[in-house]
Amino acid sequence: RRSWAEPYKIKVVEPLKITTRAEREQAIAQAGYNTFLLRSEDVYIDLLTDSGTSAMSDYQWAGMMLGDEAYAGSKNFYNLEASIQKYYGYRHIVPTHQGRGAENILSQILIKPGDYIPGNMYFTTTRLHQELAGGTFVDVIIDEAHDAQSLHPFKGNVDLQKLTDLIERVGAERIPYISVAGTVNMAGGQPISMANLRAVHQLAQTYGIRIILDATRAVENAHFIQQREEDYSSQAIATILREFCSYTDGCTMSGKKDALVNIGGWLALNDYNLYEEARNLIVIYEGLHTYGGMAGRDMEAMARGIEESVQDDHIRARVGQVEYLGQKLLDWGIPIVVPIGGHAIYLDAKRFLPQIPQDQFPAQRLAAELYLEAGIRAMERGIVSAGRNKETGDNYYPELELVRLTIPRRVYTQAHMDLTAEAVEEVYHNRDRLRGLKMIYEPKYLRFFQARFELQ
Ligand SMILES: CC1=C(O)/C(=C\N=C(/Cc2ccc(O)c(F)c2)C(=O)O)C(COP(=O)(O)O)=CN1
Repeated sequence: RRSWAEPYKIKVVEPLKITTRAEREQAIAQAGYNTFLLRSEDVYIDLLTDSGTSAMSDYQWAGMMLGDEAYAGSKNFYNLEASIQKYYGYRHIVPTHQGRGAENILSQILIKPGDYIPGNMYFTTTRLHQELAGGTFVDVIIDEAHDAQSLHPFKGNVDLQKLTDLIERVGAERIPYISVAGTVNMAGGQPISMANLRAVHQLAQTYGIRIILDATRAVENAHFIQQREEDYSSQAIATILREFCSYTDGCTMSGKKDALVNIGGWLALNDYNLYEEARNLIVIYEGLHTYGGMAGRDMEAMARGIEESVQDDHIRARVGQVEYLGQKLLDWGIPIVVPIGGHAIYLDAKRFLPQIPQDQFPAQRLAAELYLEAGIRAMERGIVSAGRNKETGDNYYPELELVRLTIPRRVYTQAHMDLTAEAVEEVYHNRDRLRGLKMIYEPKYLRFFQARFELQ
């Protein structure tokens, strides 16, 4: 059996600095044990996020030189609009600077105070924009998604009974849309199956309720449908993506992930009247409706990034690299979320550090330790990220207490993955001596971005 290698070669590199343990101890202390507050120059392998950190191709960089920086009617906008219509299938496109721009506009035009928004597990910024518009997010994901060790192949699936119960309880008129993510970030980059999304679509149609997709990693989701749903094993990724989106009425999109750009996003809507409302809010929050907070060059890079993202060999290499790292850790008995997700490996901090109670932030501590060990930056995805109940002010205590090792697209080599696995194994070998943290500064919103901690 012949080995398999990346479908690209490297033309430009950015030299990395190797730090000493002493330098890292000072850096993490100054960062309040929060990896978001580290300086990039003090990080060796940056696995904080795949958002905006992927490498662009020569085709995309060439597109940067074709930026039409006209204030209105930029040529690049029409190229971007055509690319989204072709590959995602939606009719009307509103450009935004990134995903949160789309979430802000969507929430304002669709949500009224007292509404309920059912979704397959929360996402931090998505839920906050729903709450700021007066809505309440209700988790309707299948139970298996909250179990790090469940091998369910589509943990992103919606539990149709939970969804029906909510609709019957509050009434369809209090549900402005069903918020479906594919893949599900907080569950471990887990996909929703085509069969389940089709069933959600049928259920929603009987009640006349819209579905809005979070399409941020929908190409990765299409890869899992191709690999795990037998009806799709011989279909191209681009074909699967089009069908997937066809079951929804619109989408929010962070182009900083699948679409291979450093900045960019959009809100897509099939309903013209909703599009008109969204287009009117863009001129308040994002700029004009033909640039949405992006330069012309950014829109061109994203139009070309979309085209590249749906190529079968690209997405197979991308997810293949994540699987390579995850399988190494599984072989060494390191507790991670299974099945291995599309964009990251999620360390199970509950099983990794059982001696640290959840309210002493085990995942936060583990992310800091991995940085101390090898200059590798990961992200806390546990109780700190879960935040507080907006009614009671109490902390949420999520089942999943995770550290996310997020793999940027086309950036790191297999050697970086090998070194990362060895560093995780070293931390695991010495895990018993680790103790908890206490939070000494807590921001009001999305606290995990800027909170500060110190050792217990
Ligand atoms: C599925 C989804 C996302 O993954 C997402 C962003 N993701 C980030 C950045 C980030 C966001 C929120 C955090 O709690 C976080 F710690 C990191 C990430 O690393 O995963 C957005 C929002 O898109 P924007 O980032 O373009 O505005 C919408 N939907």
